[in-house]
Amino acid sequence: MEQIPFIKMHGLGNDFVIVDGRDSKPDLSVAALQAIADRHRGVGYDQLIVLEPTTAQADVFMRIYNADGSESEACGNATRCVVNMLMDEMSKEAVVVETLAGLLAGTKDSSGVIVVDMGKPALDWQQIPLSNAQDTAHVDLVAGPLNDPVAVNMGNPHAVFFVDDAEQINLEKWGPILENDRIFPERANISVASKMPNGDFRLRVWERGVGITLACGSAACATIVAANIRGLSGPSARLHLNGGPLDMRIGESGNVFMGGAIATAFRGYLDPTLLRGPANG
Ligand SMILES: N[C@@H](CCC[C@H](N)C(=O)O)C(=O)O
Repeated sequence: MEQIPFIKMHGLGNDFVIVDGRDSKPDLSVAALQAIADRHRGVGYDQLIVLEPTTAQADVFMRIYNADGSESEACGNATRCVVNMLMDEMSKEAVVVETLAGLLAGTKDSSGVIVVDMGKPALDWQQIPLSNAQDTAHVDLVAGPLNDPVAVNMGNPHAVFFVDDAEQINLEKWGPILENDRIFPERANISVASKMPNGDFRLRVWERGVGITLACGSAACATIVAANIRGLSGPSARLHLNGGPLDMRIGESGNVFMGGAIATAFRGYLDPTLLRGPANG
């Protein structure tokens, strides 16, 4: 059976199994994706990334799968990991990654931090998408202590709830309910954010197709956009996720830039038995 090499990377603990499919695309069923995602019987990941050839003005196409086997259009932290990987591999100072959400450019700033341009947010209700016409700056949605979110599409759908204290929200309970609310026909990533006394934000995220993660880059992008819309922040802020800080900036063009730590954890081969799907017992 085929041996598929992978590299395990993470951005602030938001972790990725990255498979290089540029020469030969691996055939990964939903069952295989779920088996590899299993943190006890598989490798464990928030997203599995397949690098594929690109036909656009880019260096690579990045396909993104969530731990439940669903496909996503965008992943900010994985983009930073892939940018770093390809900058080393191609000896380039900047890399363009094509995703279902479009072309994303990344580079290293003067202090060595990988920064990616995550593009412009989409804010029309059809673009989120929502199931009916709504003001996306104040979505008519309530679940327990959470209400009145801002909906933002950063290539993928997000709802950001501003609360007094994000630590106090039972995200394990409300995250899956909101992710699957009928107002989100494609489900949504759910964030709770609170402004800190120094102007930074605390951000906790329930990721669509995954659950609570240590960090979510596109949610951080959605949050700076949402905070700016609500007048809670200027165009820049530091967001503190479970796994650490992300520095966010909305540029003059309206594009959202994100910088923060990434790391390579280990390399290995996918056990061929995982490719058959979840084991019994
Ligand atoms: N971890 C990611 C987001 C991954 C995709 C998300 N779960 C979705 O389904 O849209 C990030 O860093 O942006």
